[in-house]
Amino acid sequence: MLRLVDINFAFAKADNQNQESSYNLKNINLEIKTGEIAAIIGESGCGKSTLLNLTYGLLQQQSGKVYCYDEELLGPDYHLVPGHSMMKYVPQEFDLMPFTTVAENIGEHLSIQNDDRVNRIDELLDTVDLTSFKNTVVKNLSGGQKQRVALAKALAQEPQLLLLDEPFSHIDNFRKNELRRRLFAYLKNNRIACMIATHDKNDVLSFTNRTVVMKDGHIEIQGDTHNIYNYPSTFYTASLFEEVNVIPPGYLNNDKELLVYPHGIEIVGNEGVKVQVVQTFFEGSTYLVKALLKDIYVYFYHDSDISIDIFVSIRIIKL
Ligand SMILES: Nc1ncnc2c1ncn2[C@@H]1O[C@H](COP(=O)(O)OP(=O)(O)OP(=O)(O)O)[C@@H](O)[C@H]1O
Repeated sequence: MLRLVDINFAFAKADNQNQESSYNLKNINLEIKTGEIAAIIGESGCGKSTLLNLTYGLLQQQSGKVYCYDEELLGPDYHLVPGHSMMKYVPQEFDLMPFTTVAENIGEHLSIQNDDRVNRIDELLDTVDLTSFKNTVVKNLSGGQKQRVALAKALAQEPQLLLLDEPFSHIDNFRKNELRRRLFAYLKNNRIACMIATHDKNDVLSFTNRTVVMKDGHIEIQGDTHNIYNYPSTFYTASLFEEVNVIPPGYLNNDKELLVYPHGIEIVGNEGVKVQVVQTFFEGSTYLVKALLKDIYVYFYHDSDISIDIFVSIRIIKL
């Protein structure tokens, strides 16, 4: 439904700077299919928000085109009011009416003739788990609650594509898991496509079909989320998901350099390679163990604590 073709974009620079070498978005080619949920991931400052802003029509690219169902979407240079009606955007700084209630904010764009107006507001309140705050004035809500109102308000406008920038950043872990299950189920049931910029690997792994990895303004790699996670092509990509070990050839009976997540290494009997435990970190259901392997540190999980300085044998079970 959405295609970005050969997009280059730079924020305005001083005249003596070479615009091309300092593009904030470089040669972006991206396609989102109807109902597809795509994660945009990458280190801070790599261009995720810029990409969402440009897609929504808030920034004008220097070259390249944006299409929605083969219709070219012209940028803000061509529109008095920026933005495109088929998309809704929930940016990091969300925009609400502070002196009206949660229900009024959500209902702002619903048609007055709509007989289902009340039911629709109730459904959206339930999706973002704010039913009990229906009549609360928005200025009296916490940051996380405001973020949920902003999500419901965007959904109320029935977009075909939802753009989300760190949508759960203000929401506590307790609420986050249930909220994202409800939100992504709502998007799936209503065939709403979504581009979500996030730093949270759980958003990416549990809910997206497609992952776009950005680095320094360009797309480093994109594809099926499971493939990107299971077979990361670079250290950079792997490290966006979790701690990653770079194992040089020969260190763990491997013939070439390998990228291995901590859960890809296990403690075995004497047939493994000996390492010395340096530190352990309690992570709830497991311990993350840091150990010295020759001249490098390796990280792996173990289900119980291990004393410092002890030698254990490890092997790679999974990349
Ligand atoms: N209005 C602006 N004017 C000039 N440069 C900007 C502007 N907004 C962002 N930038 C620069 O563009 C680059 C990309 O910023 P962007 O906000 O898109 O990164 P991001 O990947 O979303 O980061 P984060 O994960 O920290 O939110 C950064 O180098 C940033 O400093």
